[in-house]
Amino acid sequence: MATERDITLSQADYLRILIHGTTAFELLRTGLELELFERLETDGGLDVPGVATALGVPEQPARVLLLGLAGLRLIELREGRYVNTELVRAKLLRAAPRYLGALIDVQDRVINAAMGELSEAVRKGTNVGLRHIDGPGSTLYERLGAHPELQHVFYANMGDASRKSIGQFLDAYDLSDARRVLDLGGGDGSNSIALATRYPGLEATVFDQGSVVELAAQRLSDPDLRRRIRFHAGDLFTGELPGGHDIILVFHIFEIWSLERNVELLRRCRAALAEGGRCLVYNFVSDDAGTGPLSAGFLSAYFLTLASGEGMAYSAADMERAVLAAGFTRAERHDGFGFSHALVVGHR
Ligand SMILES: C[S@@+](CC[C@H](N)C(=O)[O-])C[C@H]1O[C@@H](n2cnc3c(N)ncnc32)[C@H](O)[C@@H]1O
Repeated sequence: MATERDITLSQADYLRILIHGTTAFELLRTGLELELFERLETDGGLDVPGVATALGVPEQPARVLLLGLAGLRLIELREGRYVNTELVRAKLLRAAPRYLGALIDVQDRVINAAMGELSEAVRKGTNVGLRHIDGPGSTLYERLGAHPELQHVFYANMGDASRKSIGQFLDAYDLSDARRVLDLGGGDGSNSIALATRYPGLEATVFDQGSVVELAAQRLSDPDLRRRIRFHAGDLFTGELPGGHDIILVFHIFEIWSLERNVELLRRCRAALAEGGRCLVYNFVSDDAGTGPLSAGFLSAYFLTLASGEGMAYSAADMERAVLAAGFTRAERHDGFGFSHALVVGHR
């Protein structure tokens, strides 16, 4: 059902946004890069000459930019001055509660060039888009190790998404009896930090590639968290998974790999857990029918074309089947999360 916050488009305009998607994205990104939205907010709205002066650009291109952004319904004209819409105030101002700058940055700097290779990736069934980022390895994660600046851009967005998803996880799933958590492919440590902060008795080990655990370790300044969060550099498939943990987190990892490789990884998790241990698989999902949501469709194309060439946003039903195929005695499915997430818990 449409709400006041929904934007209604004609089919023709919907198609225009699809076809001119690159232009739409660049209008938005340019608005951010030139700090147009920030200036409109602090100045309480501006006319064309005012925007040109504030941004230090000629009047004609300022007019072009304003026209494009108004067409996209990001700004609107009120009493002769352009002002931000509610959508911009909620998501595109730096001080906004859910500022999307990190997502727009990673799309721009890491993802978009590679996505031009989607058709070839579909034909070949592999991540041909990775040729846009040079370096060793066959996944984006390995290649980013050779590009510290891009790696930083990637984890700024990943951490942002994970801080949102871990919040709703902690509200829904009780881990008060957990003692030692292994955070597989733990990235910048956002999930372990949130868990250790919520549960003062909990210890966590962030397991990831060497360059990533270094980055994660640098984020820890609190002495108590530094004592309770450890780091382990290793490979998910060839390295030994450290034992002695009662919980293993597989957070935003299942999307990366084929279902076969996921079963292999989950078998390794099962072997590393003691009797009674739990493996928590939590990530972006598609619906069981394979019809959406939109975010799952976009993410899946990214995993195919760039990230790994073999994963996608699977359904929660796929996750359940993989957990059981890996030998866990019971798979407990939790739906109803926001942000297109689901959780499947494998009980050892
Ligand atoms: C999508 S990120 C998820 C990060 C974190 N779990 C989160 O939810 O924010 C995937 C992580 O898996 C790590 N990774 C990918 N392949 C790996 C491998 N073969 N061995 C170790 N870590 C790997 C990457 O370095 C990256 O940090």
